[in-house]
Amino acid sequence: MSKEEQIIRVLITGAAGQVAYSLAGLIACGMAFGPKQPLILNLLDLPEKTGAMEGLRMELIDSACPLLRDVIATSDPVVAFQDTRRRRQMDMKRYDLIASNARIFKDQGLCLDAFARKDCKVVVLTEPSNTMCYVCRNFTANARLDYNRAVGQIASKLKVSAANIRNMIIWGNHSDSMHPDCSVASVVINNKSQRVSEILGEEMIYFRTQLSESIVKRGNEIITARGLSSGWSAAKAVCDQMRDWITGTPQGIMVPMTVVSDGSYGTPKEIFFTFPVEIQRGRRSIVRGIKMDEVSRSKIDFSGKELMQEKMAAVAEIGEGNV
Ligand SMILES: NC(=O)c1ccc[n+]([C@@H]2O[C@H](COP(=O)([O-])OP(=O)(O)OC[C@H]3O[C@@H](n4cnc5c(N)ncnc54)[C@H](O)[C@@H]3O)[C@@H](O)[C@H]2O)c1
Repeated sequence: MSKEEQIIRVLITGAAGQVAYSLAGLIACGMAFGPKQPLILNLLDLPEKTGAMEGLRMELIDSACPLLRDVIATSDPVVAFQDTRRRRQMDMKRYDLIASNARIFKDQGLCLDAFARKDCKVVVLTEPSNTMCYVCRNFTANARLDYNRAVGQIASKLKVSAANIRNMIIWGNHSDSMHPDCSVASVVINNKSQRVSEILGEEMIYFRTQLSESIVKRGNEIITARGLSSGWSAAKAVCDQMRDWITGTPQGIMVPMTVVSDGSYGTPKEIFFTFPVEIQRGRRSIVRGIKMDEVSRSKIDFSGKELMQEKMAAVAEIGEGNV
């Protein structure tokens, strides 16, 4: 029998919410940290949500997931963040949210600083996710859901498996200014990689625009259809993102990640911006040299400006020294 991996602790905040309801089960089944990684789940939500959290805790235990060694449900951040030393955590209108959420994220950042390992990895789903990352630094926002949505739509258009789609790019802020771009995307058919643009020919210009607009609107469309936000696909995206962050990306494969801008592609420095990255041993490197046309250029510039404004709003709320 092979030696068992050391047990890790995974903290989910907003644990009584609908994203957490899907996310907890996916993580317990090994979708984020792999099929051999045993774990303890720490669940955190507000005191008035203790009942709903307890229900989730019971369901998780009733699922008899072999990897799941314990579930702790609490409304006390000190208990929840305590001993997350072995790794990770997840978690209205935009500018209204910045003020209230910046304070919550500052407090949670302080807990992570006090209790978590320095290489603790955090995926933020709560909007405005890029700017909340800025408040806490060692975080990433969720760009993977938009990438997954685009990959799903390209695969559906070309009638291939989503696993065969490569190099879909998401640029910018997680807001209406986001720029999903399939102009360099490719598809592997019979072991041969081909640009989506080659397959679609003249239709590509229309498809690129329509896909981009559709991804930006998709979240609201799902809310209108379900009366709830996209809980399951958001939870799956958090798992995909965390798995790639930990295990790395295969040679030549890029995925979207929200990282601190170093000024690449003419973006403002020191904001959390979504770029195409490659990941090796937990280190995310922005992929260089992607050619962009005027459409991409102006959308990336616009998104960068918006993120600078959000950053200023967050800093005004909690003060530069607290970021
Ligand atoms: N980035 C994306 O693409 C994307 C997609 C779906 C959802 N979201 C966002 O993810 C978040 C979760 O979505 P949901 O549908 O599960 O929402 P939800 O309203 O069902 O759940 C949110 C939970 O967070 C809890 N909460 C609030 N303040 C808290 C605090 N200070 N500490 C701990 N818990 C707290 C609430 O009590 C609630 O149980 C929302 O902000 C939503 O907008 C983002």
